[in-house]
Amino acid sequence: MQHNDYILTLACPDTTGIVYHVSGFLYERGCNILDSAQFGDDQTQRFFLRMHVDVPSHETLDSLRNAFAPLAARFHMDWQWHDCRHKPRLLIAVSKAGHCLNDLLFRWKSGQLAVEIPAIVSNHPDFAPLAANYGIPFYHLPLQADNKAQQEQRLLEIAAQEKIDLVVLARYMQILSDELCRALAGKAINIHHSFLPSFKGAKPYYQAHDRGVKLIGATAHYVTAALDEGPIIEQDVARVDHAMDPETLTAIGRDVECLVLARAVKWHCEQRVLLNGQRTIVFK
Ligand SMILES: Nc1nc2c(c(=O)[nH]1)N[C@@H](CN(C=O)c1ccc(C(=O)N[C@@H](CCC(=O)O)C(=O)O)cc1)CN2
Repeated sequence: MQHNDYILTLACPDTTGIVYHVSGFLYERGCNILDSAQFGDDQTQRFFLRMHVDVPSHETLDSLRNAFAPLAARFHMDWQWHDCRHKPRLLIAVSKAGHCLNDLLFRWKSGQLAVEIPAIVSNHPDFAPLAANYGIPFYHLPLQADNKAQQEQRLLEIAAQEKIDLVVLARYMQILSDELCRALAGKAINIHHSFLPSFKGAKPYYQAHDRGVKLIGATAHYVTAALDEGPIIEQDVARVDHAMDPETLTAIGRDVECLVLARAVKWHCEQRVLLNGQRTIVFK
């Protein structure tokens, strides 16, 4: 019998029998659990589960959802079934620093990132040639003093027309409005070029240099209206020293930013990241 891969993710008040009943549901439908990870949060008394499941090919996303809904309601679950044949569709936004964009495009083109990238947007024209090299439509959406709402509306129109699943702010140096953040809630990841919560804002490497830190880093987080405050998905660091000027810190930081953003985007697209209030659970 033919099978297809799906990912089930869920969160619910913690109690006994959740895994027993979910596994029973899968067994009754001829499904096989390929991988499973779970976490119970003592503080919030919430339970989190991710299952990679082999499902008979006569099942569809709708049939699984319709069948699972009664069990989910019984346990008050927030839940999602994801068809692994669907490649998440990314819109990448960039400003003047292109290292994270370039890194994601190479990982996509070389098959390391199982996604589609139907659009790149920027408030500057700089990376139109790079987008053209990869055959990806590039949208130059310049920002003036009085057009932020229209510019953001155009970004949302592109996201809707391209059926975007995830917006990646790959060093996009404009603060998104509350409205745009609400429209993209849980569907926008930003790479911040510091080890948050240190050095929020636009120039963290200069802040780090002034402070004389010995470690710098990068943080990938979901975008919220509160600048650089969103739930953190991934972080990493690099050692620096007294002899390094801000430009050297910036250069060392670029590599850390690329790695941290690529990991966060990959884990999000593999349904490995679950929100737990202002924090995340990452089933690696
Ligand atoms: N609502 C949010 N928007 C954005 C976030 C976020 O967390 N919430 N992250 C930023 C990225 N970022 C740091 O990672 C950042 C970007 C821009 C600025 C900033 O002060 N920008 C100035 C303009 C700077 C310029 O034009 O170069 C501004 O917008 O007035 C700080 C931090 C992406 N957006």
